[in-house]
Order: sequence, then C-alpha cells, then structure tokens
Amino acid sequence: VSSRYGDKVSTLCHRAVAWLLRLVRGGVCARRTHAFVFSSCTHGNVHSVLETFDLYADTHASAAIGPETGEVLDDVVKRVRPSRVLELGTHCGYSSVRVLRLLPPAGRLVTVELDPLTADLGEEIILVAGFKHAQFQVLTSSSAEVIPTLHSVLEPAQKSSDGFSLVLMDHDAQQFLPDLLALEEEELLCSSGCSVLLINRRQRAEDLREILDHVRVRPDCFCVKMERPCVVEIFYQKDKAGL
Ligand SMILES: C[S@@+](CC[C@H](N)C(=O)[O-])C[C@H]1O[C@@H](n2cnc3c(N)ncnc32)[C@H](O)[C@@H]1O
Repeated sequence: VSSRYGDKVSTLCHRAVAWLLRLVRGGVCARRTHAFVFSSCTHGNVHSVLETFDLYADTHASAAIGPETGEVLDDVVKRVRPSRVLELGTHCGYSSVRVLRLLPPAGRLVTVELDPLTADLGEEIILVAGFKHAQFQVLTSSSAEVIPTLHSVLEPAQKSSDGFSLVLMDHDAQQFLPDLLALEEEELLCSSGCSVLLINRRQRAEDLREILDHVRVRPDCFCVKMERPCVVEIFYQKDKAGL
C-alpha cells in the first residue's frame, strides 16, 4: 500500500514540476517575443507587427502560428467574413492581429488567455498594431471557465445574440472537444453557420482524433470542411438543410 502511495505522490510531483516548467518556459517565451516585437516593429503598422513576429520566429522558438498557417487562417476569415470571432489561446497576439486586420468595421474579436502576464503582453501587442478596445477584448481565464460567461461579453445589452461565426482553437488540444461541446451547449456557435478552426500544433492525427470522431458521428450539425496537417476546419450549422 505504501509503495502505491509513494508512486502516486511521485506521479503528482512529476506532473507539478512539468506544469511549473511549462508555465515558466511559456512566460519566458511570451516575454521575449513581446520584447522583440514591441521594440522592433513600427507601432500602428499591422504589417510591420506581423513581419516582426515572423522575423523573430526565424531565429527563436515561437508560439505564434506563423505565416503558413496564418495564410490558411486568412483565407478562412476572408471566406467566412465573421462579425464575431472567438479565439482560445491569445499568447502574444499574433493570430489575434491576423484576424483583426481582416474583420469588417463592425467586427469584434474576443480572445482568451489563461496566463495573466501573457494576456497583458498579447493585449499590448494588439494595441501596438493599432486596434482599439472597441474591436477586441482579451479575457484572462481558462477556456472552460470563460465559456459560460461569454453571452454577457458578446452582447451585454441584449439577452440573446447570434453567437460566434468563427472560433479559433489554439490553446490546448485536450480542451478542444470539451470546449466545443460547452460552446454548443451555451448556444454560442452561430446557428446559421460557424467555422471552428483547430490548430494541430504537433501535426499528430491522434491529437485531434477525439474531436473529429465526435464531429463525424453528428452529421446532422457538423462536418469537416478542411483537413490539413496543421489546421482542421469544422463547420457547425444547427439547421441540417444548409450543410
Ligand atoms: C500556442 S499559444 C497561442 C498562439 C497564438 N494563437 C498565436 O498564434 O500567436 C497557446 C496559448 O494558449 C494558452 N492556453 C493554454 N490552455 C488554455 C486554456 N485552457 N484556456 C485559455 N488559454 C489557454 C497558453 O497560455 C498559450 O499562451
């Protein structure tokens, strides 16, 4: 019994150390990326901000989706023309800036970041790129905690809203399915159509297996619209006739 107890304690310790390392490394990565972009880009110039991120990523480890996946994201934003976008996983704001620059004048981005310091750094970069708080909101929270509160963030003055027509998930692959289900449960996915982009960081099919298996057994409201090694697009529509 005591050896089993010891094993459990040791597993917990390993997990705690791994979590701390992820937190510290993540913080360092965000601070370095932010410092480089902030000091090297032309403030107020979106293209310069994105170019500076890409320049940084040429020589350093970077959490930003980068130009290749960024172009896939751009194509989806141009096709969907969303008025409300939800991003899970802000980091330093690279993908937020990519999305914001393509939104219509009335479009809004809500972006969620778990780590408070990273959220502040990301928000600053979005402002440096020239966007205003009327166009975006950074929420510091875990996706699971924030989703049930999003109705009030979307349309504070109204009881109901159309929900998000684009969701970008680039936070934690293990959260993709629970968060998708929570968004559906809360009726936060636009019923007339919502594209959900899943960023497959490790480009491993098994990382997305759970969510794709779920989607494929529900053809009444989901379909897989695009499947690339680094990004998968799921399309949600409540009314099957439109699929
Ligand atoms: C890969 S980075 C996002 C990169 C960003 N999309 C870009 O292209 O610049 C993932 C971010 O998600 C955050 N994150 C991880 N799990 C999360 C969760 N459950 N809820 C919200 N944010 C989370 C991490 O702190 C990290 O900053």
